[in-house]
Amino acid sequence: MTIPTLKPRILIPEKVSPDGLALLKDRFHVDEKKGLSAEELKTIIGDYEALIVRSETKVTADLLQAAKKLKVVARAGVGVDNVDVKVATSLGIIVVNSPIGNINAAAEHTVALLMSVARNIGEANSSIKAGKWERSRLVGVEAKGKTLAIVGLGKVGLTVARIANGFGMRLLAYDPYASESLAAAASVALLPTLAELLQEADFLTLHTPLIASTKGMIGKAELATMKPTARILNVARGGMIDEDALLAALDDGTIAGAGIDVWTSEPPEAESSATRLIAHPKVVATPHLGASTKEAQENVSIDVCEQVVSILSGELPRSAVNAPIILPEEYRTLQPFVSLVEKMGSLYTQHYSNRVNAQSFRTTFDITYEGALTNLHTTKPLFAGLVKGLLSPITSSDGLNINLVNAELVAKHRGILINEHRSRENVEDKPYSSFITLRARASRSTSHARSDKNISRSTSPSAARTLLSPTTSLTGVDGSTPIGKNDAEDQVIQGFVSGTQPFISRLDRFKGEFVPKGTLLICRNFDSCGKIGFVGSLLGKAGVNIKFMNVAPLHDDVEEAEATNEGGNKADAGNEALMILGVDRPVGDDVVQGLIGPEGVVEASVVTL
Ligand SMILES: NC(=O)C1=CN([C@@H]2O[C@H](COP(=O)(O)OP(=O)(O)OC[C@H]3O[C@@H](n4cnc5c(N)ncnc54)[C@H](O)[C@@H]3O)[C@@H](O)[C@H]2O)C=CC1
Ligand SMILES: O=C(O)C(=O)COP(=O)(O)O
Repeated sequence: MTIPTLKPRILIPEKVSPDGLALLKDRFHVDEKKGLSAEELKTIIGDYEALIVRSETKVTADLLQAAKKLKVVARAGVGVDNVDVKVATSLGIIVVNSPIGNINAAAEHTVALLMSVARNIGEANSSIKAGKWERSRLVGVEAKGKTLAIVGLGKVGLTVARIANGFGMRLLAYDPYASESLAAAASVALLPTLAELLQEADFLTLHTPLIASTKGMIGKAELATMKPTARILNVARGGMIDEDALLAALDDGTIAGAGIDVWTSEPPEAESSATRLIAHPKVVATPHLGASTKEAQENVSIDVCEQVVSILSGELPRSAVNAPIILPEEYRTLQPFVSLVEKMGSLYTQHYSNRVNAQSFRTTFDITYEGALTNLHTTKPLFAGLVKGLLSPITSSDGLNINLVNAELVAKHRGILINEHRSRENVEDKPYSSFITLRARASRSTSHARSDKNISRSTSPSAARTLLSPTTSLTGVDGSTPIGKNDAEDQVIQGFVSGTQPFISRLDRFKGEFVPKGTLLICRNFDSCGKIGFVGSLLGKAGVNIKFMNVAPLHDDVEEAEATNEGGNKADAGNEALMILGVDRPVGDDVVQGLIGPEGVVEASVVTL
């Protein structure tokens, strides 16, 4: 009997170089299973945390939805057109690739095809092997002095350009997003339109990804504008050239030749235009070999396996296709704050919805980072932590995996609006370097225009993640929207980190200082004798032990605001306090209900953080 492994499992359904796999085998259970059908793959994918593929495996929405534990799809290569990145993103699955490892291989293969097509190497090879000696039929052309027209001047395109420059070719390119200076440094002239490029080409080479704008970009109409002596190369993706149209152009003699590595369907379907192209005497064909060198395969394998190790160890990968780029040092600094905002979000949802007479879950939040946090390059991990915290108490445990990859999308789908603010007000008068304030707005205008003293304008560089997208916002000196008559309705949670320990420093209108951990009973009560004893004895009767207790009086800002409010009833408000009790087990609804009453507390909630 085999003993089941508890190590995370990695599935590799294609040939991936062993150099990278060696990095995985000690820590993970690695299954190399080649030749699986789509159905077989779908049946087993639920067991795996990571999937490593090349271009053959179709990572479809259907497969991803069946992959209950999958954290990462690693593409050992560049093109991710075989991966449904959109669905992976919505499921919180990170997609990584190896953007550099096989560039040189692809470029050299392009040049190999260029020379083969120029000198009829394919035909000559078949001819001589067939015992023929056909020198005059197989006269070629030289690359030197010819125009190489490059569509897509990215990594492969530029590498091809640099090699072709050594051949003495004239270099032109069409790429609306290319860098002028990089092009100039590689002696490439950028043309404004594809049409102009096509007319100039002696050799046309494609190096774009397969996306909507490049699918079928070279069809009958485009081929008709090219020189009849032109030759076409495709080491990018099948589907960018219309195979029927190319076949017809070669047959009609309106195009002189082609070197093709990639096909609309791989392997090409029998009796298709692709198979006719492969058999065509003017075509040099290869079976998607652009990246197939020993060196490239080592590179991409090590690159993606290292990233799989990072992701399965809870760290960020270096080349995520669908995750924001965050510097590792920054991520380490942010980690305790991510934990803090996650706790704040979870506390928010549980506290405000668990209370008797709870108001409905509010969906417009202001989160303000201040002090040292204002210097961050990104607040995306904090945003993701907040969304996760807000939703995890109301999402089933096997439900949505909310992380950096999908937090914005999830928030959008749930209709949650989060305005992020950075308050430049310094916190020197406070004992901690960075506060975070979460404020759920009572329904009122989103404009905070007012003329209170102590108001400063905060920078809101990441406000784009809100659907309201304010460019600036007004904040109080503590980084929160200032408290006033209408704001008494806002629900506020504030916290800070000391060392690596998150603390909550304000909840509702009360200032306290407690560690957001374990099960907490939160009671609002009139600050009079006997309340603590009453709560303690009721909990004791229910067999609940109190591990710690914190009494939180009214927050200074609230006292001040309520004192200055016309008609504010300071006597009532000032008389209230919050009691936070750390307890050793969940407290039942009946016990909570029993706490509420004239002898007991005004309001109570139980949260587990
Ligand atoms: N045959 C093989 O084995 C290999 C194929 N490839 C393929 O080569 C292609 C290029 O790879 P890289 O150079 O690494 O990508 P890249 O992302 O560095 O470059 C792509 C370039 O295409 C440009 N582009 C995008 N849309 C365009 C449009 N509509 N018109 C003109 N230019 C457009 C972009 O601005 C970019 O400069 C990819 O499709 C990749 O999958 C890459 C490696 C091996
Ligand atoms: O990296 C790419 O985009 C490639 O096309 C290479 O594909 P492969 O890994 O050889 O199946």
